[in-house]
Parts: sequence; C-alpha cells; structure tokens
Amino acid sequence: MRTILVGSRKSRLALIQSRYVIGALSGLSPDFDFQIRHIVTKGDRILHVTLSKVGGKGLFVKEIEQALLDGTIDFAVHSMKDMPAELPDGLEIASVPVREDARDMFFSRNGASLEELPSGAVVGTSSLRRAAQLLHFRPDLRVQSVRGNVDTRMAKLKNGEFDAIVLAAAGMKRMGLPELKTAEYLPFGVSLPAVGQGALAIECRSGDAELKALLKKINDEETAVTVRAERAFLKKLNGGCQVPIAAFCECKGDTGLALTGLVASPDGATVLKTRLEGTDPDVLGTQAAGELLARGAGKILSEFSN
Ligand SMILES: NCc1[nH]cc(CCC(=O)O)c1CC(=O)O
Repeated sequence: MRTILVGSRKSRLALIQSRYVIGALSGLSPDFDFQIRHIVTKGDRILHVTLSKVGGKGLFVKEIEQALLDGTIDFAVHSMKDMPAELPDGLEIASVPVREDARDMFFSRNGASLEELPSGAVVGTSSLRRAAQLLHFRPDLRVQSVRGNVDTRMAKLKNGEFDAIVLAAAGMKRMGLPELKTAEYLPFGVSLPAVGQGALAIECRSGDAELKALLKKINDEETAVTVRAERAFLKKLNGGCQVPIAAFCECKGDTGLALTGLVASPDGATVLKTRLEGTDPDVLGTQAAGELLARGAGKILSEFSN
C-alpha cells in the first residue's frame, strides 16, 4: 500500500477539486490511499491587490510545484487556467479529467441580463479578459476589479458593491451554488473563456511512473487534446492567466479540431479574433496565435509582459 500525498490550496473550490479527483481514483486500485496536504500560495496570500498587478505567472501554483519537486507531496490538482504555459523541469501534467462547463456566467443583483443592465452599471471582475470583452459588448458599463473567493464576491454583489459580477460556470457548478439557477450563461461570442477554463490539470513528478499510470486512468483524451491546442495558443503569445487572452477549442468529427482565439485591449476597443481548424493541437494553437500576432496582438500584449 502506498500513501499518496495530494497538495491542495485551502480554498473551498480547490478542496472540492482535489477531493473529486481522489474520489475518482479511489475505486481504481486497492494499492493506494490518499491524504491531502494544505499549501498556501502567493495568490492566496495577497488578496487585496488586483491579480494583474501582482505580476508573475503561476501565482497559484509555484509553492505547490516546489512541494512536488521537494517530494513533500506527490500530485496536485490545479484549475487548468491557473497553469502557466510552461512547467518546471521534472514536472508534468500527467492527466486531464473530463472538462466541466467552460463558459463564463453573469450574475446581476436584480436579475437583469447583460443586455438589460442599465448604462453606467458597475460590473465586478478582476480578469482583464472578461473586462475587455464586457466593454467591447457594452462600452457604456463600468468595470471594477474584485478579489476574493467566490463566496466573498457573491457577498459583494448582494451588499450592493457591484450591480453584477462574472464568474466561471465551472467553479459555480463544482461548488453547487444556488445562484446558478438565476444566472446567465454568456455565449462564447460574448465572453470567450480563458485558456483551459473548466478543465483540471493533475500535476506530478515526471519520474513517478507508478503514480502516472494511475492518474492516466482518469485522463479524458478529448479534453486533453483541446486544452493542449489552447495552451499552445497561450504559449506562442507568451501569456499567463492574467492577460486579455481567450481561447476555446472543440473537437470536430473524429480527428478534427476547431480553435477560436482572441486577444483584446483591456478597454475592449480592440478585439482580435480568429477561428482555425486543424488536426494537430500544437500546430493549430501556434498557427492561430501566429495569425493574431501578424495582426498586431504583440503590441497589445507587450503592455502585460511580466
Ligand atoms: N482565476 C481564478 C479561478 N481559477 C479557476 C476558476 C474557476 C474554475 C475553472 O475555470 O476551472 C477561477 C474562478 C473564476 O474565474 O471564476
């Protein structure tokens, strides 16, 4: 019997995601049991600063990756969209479970849809990607940054600090929040999600063959290949989670992939968008990014290089 140590942030969503993976693995082999080890990341510690201003990629993963390299934990479950495009030597994403809903969701205090929201209404989001797309669709709205976990943000919506907020549907669904019932799912044409949104990344040491064989059993090939294309797009644009970059890839037929990618200026005035089809995820993501770079995406993104 081997005890597998699972590193997890302490937030409600992180623990739900870690427990979900442990639950999926538990029935698969009698040779392993699992224990969660809590890890505090930089992103958890600096809650008062707008994320895009904190700087540095992988705010929610660095300390966890160090624990993996040190051997104090064996694997960790991340939100895929928090993962930087490149991993440290010696670590890999060994498994990508089936994707949850990738869409963004719009929650307003009085039930108004994004289209119905009155001019000048204040929408809370700390994501440059969401801010840019919201302002592109509704230039008459005001966007203000909001930090804190999902519960904190909901409280700020209810007490009137904001007229509306935007959150990932995946997080809301995993947490089973009642507010889901009245919220509006934003279509990809209005809010294209972050790279990897709704997917999980299970990261472990490349050398741990025994554990990798177990983790592979809950890998979902369709999620893995589509997220791979999105991450190739991100890598070519040299971006992390905190940049106005969005992408979503879907499978078409048996071997086909279709990727929509976007780079926007934070004020929403400029939105560069492309849709390409292909078969190789790395080539497709790189090609889509190359097209946007040729159309001027580099200039927009150079303001966020960190
Ligand atoms: N940036 C924080 C973060 N990382 C993952 C999720 C939600 C779950 C997911 O997208 O997989 C969230 C919250 C949000 O964007 O609303």
